[in-house]
Amino acid sequence: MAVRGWKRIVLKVGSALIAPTADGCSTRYLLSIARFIAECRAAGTEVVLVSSGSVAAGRNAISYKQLPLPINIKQAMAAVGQSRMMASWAQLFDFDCAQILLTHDDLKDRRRYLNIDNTLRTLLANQVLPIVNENDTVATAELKVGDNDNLAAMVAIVADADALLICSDIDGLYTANPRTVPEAQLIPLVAKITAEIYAMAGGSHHAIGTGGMATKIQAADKATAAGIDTLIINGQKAVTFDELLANRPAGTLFQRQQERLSAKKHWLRHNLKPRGAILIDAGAEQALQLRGASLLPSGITGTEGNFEKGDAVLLKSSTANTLAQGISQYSALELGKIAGAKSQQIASLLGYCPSEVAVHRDDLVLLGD
Ligand SMILES: Nc1ncnc2c1ncn2[C@@H]1O[C@H](COP(=O)(O)OP(=O)(O)O)[C@@H](O)[C@H]1O
Ligand SMILES: N[C@@H](CCC(=O)OP(=O)(O)O)C(=O)O
Repeated sequence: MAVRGWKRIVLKVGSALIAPTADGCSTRYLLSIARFIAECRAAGTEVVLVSSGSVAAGRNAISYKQLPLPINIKQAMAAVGQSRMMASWAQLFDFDCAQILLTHDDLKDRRRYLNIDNTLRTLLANQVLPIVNENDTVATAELKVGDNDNLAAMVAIVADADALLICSDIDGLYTANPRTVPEAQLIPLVAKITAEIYAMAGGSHHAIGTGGMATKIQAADKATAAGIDTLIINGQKAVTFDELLANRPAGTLFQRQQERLSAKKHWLRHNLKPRGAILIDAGAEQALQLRGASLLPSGITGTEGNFEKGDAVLLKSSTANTLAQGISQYSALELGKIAGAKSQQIASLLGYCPSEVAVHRDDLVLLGD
């Protein structure tokens, strides 16, 4: 049985856990996190790991001691530390890990967004653990998401996760920063993120960490609005993971604001402007409506408009009824070449095959829904 009924989670691990002394990696806190990841996977819960720590892990290789670190120094440290951080994780698992480095632009650009989505799906289907970080060595300030809390929330939305777990070095959200306000109280449940909640957040006390509580609340805000429960938990304590596995409360839970599926359907239906249409035959119409299937090239009879890969399109029946709206894996030009063909023929017809389906069922909403 999946852990807490979660089919897929995104687990974010902060620098303080990877490199507690901000001076190279340590597995001190990673062991219990790795065990939790392995137990989730064994129980049927897919995991995407968002791991910070490249700057802190590579810090001792670059001789620069002043703080704050300038961006070029951080980039050099990250270049050293990223592979150290990956190696730290990989040694703890007996399954494969995959490195995914993203910038803000990758998540904004519709084609790259689709590629990230497809790659995650393929890795998870092959039991590989995706380990995501910001591509610090190439991202300038303007290109950055800036912190891995917000990055993890965006990844949770792309990956269609049921929950976002943010592991830090503190038990959860307190009424104020407990390092400066000793009487601050832990808040176990946040039903709605208000200005009052934001006002509780203070900064980080680490030399290398980014954002403190403020970015974690922003991340929870993004994820819960998309229907994803968000937890801030203490990744330094093994007991946190025992509680999670035993279905007991841990840390601070930020409750999702709506059902995740309806959030995605709402986004597909209302936030995307269709740039064209794909015309489908009666067999494909049935497969979509009765089996919730993806649209294959074999069911396509034609296209309307000049859309690109990653654009929103309408799916129309042979009688010109609009049945659905979704995101196309191919441009109108490409679909013209593979319409009516079997998925196995895509590579020979186009010379490449980024996807066996034209519109994936996860990226599709029936207009009758
Ligand atoms: N209201 C608050 N509740 C809990 N922690 C807070 C709060 N305000 C500020 N903090 C600080 O945020 C820190 C966690 O953020 P950060 O150092 O960025 O960690 P990470 O590397 O895990 O992202 C805590 O250790 C604490 O010092
Ligand atoms: N991408 C950076 C981490 C940025 C970040 O948000 O750090 P943290 O606040 O420790 O999660 C790195 O790998 O060093």
